[in-house]
Amino acid sequence: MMSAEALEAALRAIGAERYHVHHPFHHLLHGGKLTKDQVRAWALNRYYYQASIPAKDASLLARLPTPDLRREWRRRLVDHDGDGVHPGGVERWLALTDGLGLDRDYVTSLAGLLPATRFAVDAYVRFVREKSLLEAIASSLTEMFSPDIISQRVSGMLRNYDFVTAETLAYFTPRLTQAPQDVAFALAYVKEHADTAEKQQQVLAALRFKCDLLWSQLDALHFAYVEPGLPPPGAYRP
Ligand SMILES: O=C(O)c1cc(C(=O)O)c2c(n1)C(=O)C(=O)c1cc(C(=O)O)[nH]c1-2
Repeated sequence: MMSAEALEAALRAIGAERYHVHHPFHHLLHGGKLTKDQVRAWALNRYYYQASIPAKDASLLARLPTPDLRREWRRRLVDHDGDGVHPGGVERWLALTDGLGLDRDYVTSLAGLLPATRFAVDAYVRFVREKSLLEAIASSLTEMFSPDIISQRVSGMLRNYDFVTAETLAYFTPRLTQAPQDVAFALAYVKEHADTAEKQQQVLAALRFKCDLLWSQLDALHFAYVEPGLPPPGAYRP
C-alpha cells in the first residue's frame, strides 16, 4: 500500500497525463481557432454536463452517512442549482449559450446533443450511483486540475474571440474558488478512506475513468465539428 502522499502524487500524475487540458479541441477553443458555430457546438454539448452534475451530486449526497458530510456535499448542489435568489452554475451556463446566440429552449431540450456527449455524461451519473462512495467521491477529483484549464480557456477566449465577453464567460469565475474548496474536502476524504492497496487502486481507476469521459466529450466535438466534420443525424448543425 502507498502512503497518502504517494496516492495524491499518483492522482496528480493521472491528471498530468490524461486531463482534457491536453486535448486538441481545448487548444483550438482557447487559441481562437474555432468559428462561432464551433464554439456554439461546444457550449451546447457542455450544457448537458453542467445540467447533470447536480443529479450526480444529489445521488452521492443521499449515500453520505453523517450530517457533516452531507452538509459539505450539499454546498455543491447550491453552487450548481442556485438558492432561488442567486443563480447557480446551470443558470450561468445558459447565460453563456444565450451570449453565443443559441436559443435557450433548443439548448435545454437537448435535441442537438451529440449522442457521445449523452453517453459520456450518463456514464458519469451512473458511475457515481453504482460504485462505492469512495470511488464516487474520487471521480470528482478532476476538479484538482480544473482551475488551470479554466484560466487558460477564459483568458484565451477573451483575447481571441470578438463574440465572447467577460459577461458571457461569467460561469467560470466562481468555479475558480469553488473547485479548490470541493477538492480540499474530496482529496482529504479519499486520502483518509483509501486505506488498503485495493481501495487505492479503485480510487486511481475512478479518476482515470473520469478523465476518459471528459476526453471523450471533446473527441466527439472534434469529430463532428472540426475534423472530419461529420455531425451525426439529428445533432446540432451550424
Ligand atoms: O471547465 C472545465 O474543464 C471543468 C472540468 C470539470 C471537471 O474536471 O470535471 C468540472 C467543471 N469544469 C465544472 O465547471 C464543474 O462544475 C464541475 C463539477 C465537477 C464534478 O465532477 O463534480 N467537475 C467539474
